[in-house]
Amino acid sequence: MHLGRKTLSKYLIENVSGSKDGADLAALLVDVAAAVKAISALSSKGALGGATGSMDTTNVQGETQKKLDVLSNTAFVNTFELGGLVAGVASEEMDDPFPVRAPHKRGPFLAIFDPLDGSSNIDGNVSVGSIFSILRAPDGKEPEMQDYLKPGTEQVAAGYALYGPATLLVITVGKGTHGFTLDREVGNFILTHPDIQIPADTNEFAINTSNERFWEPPVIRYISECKAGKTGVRERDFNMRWIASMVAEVHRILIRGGIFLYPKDTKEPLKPGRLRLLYEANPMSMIVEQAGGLSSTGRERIMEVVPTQIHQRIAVILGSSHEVARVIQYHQEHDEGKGEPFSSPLFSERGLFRA
Ligand SMILES: O=P(O)(O)OC[C@H]1O[C@](O)(COP(=O)(O)O)[C@@H](O)[C@@H]1O
Ligand SMILES: [Mg+2]
Ligand SMILES: [Mg+2]
Repeated sequence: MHLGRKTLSKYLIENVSGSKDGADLAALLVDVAAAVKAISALSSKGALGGATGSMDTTNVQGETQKKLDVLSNTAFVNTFELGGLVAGVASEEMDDPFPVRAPHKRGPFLAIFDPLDGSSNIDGNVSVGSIFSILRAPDGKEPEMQDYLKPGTEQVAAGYALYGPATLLVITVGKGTHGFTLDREVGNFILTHPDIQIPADTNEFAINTSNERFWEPPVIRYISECKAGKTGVRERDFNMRWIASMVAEVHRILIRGGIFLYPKDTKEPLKPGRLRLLYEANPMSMIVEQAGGLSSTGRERIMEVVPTQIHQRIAVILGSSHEVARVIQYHQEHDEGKGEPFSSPLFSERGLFRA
């Protein structure tokens, strides 16, 4: 063990515990870390832990639940119930929020979380994560639905855990974004990535291009320009990544820059995007903005969107500020009828269907 390393607890004592409800918030983040350690231990055992594979159940969004989705959800709920620091919880894996009645008092916060993100990757032994958002609970009464439906600007803390080759916990309490690595033998989270800054420029984009035919013109324009590389208006080559675990995607962007897009599409017209506002988009937006990046739907800042439903979906474009700003500009130009007209290769001069 290296003495002098800054643990999560020390960081929280120095940076959180002095503010309003700060000691409670610090204790709650220690509870989050405890749940993360439990999920990390479980997921790292793989098939030996009996936690791989699917359940017979679906969640409220119609997705088949993985065993680890359910076990991770239980780890968070049990930890929050025992800790007594939250008055209620909401999760991707639970139809509705429910109040937490601690034995002695009602906690001052609400916790909203995606217990296991990227769970389609578990059986392939690819990185997965957990995402959490902390709001203030209403004073002196049991929380109601409207207490959870707050814009991201009201989050008092947010973060994610990444279960990769190493387990990391990345948090923000509104004072920058900081990353802690789990020292497995000792059981402590150690500050290894203080004050993360996302580079403003990048040559790397992340998007699921199998959805290309469902995208809006501004996104088609942006991605086609990236793909054109040196031969197009960008005059430089881009690289692409897609892990299908938002946590792993965002973490890579925090470390070396990049832009992540899960934009609005017409694949399922009733769903304005794939990702969920309250427990994926909002906490990741706070993390990214606190690290100097931008996070937008393309038309508005995600953290200013007022939620109407607990499992609401939203378009997400986040990461390196210059690239996100460019995509926002393309949306503006398109909406004002000024965008570059997109021409499909199928209909171009030498295309298959030339008029
Ligand atoms: O298969 P797709 O559409 O590329 O989906 C990938 C996206 O879905 C998600 O896995 C959704 O998360 P869950 O596993 O929590 O449902 C994101 O992490 C990721 O960005
Ligand atoms: Mg998710
Ligand atoms: Mg999930």
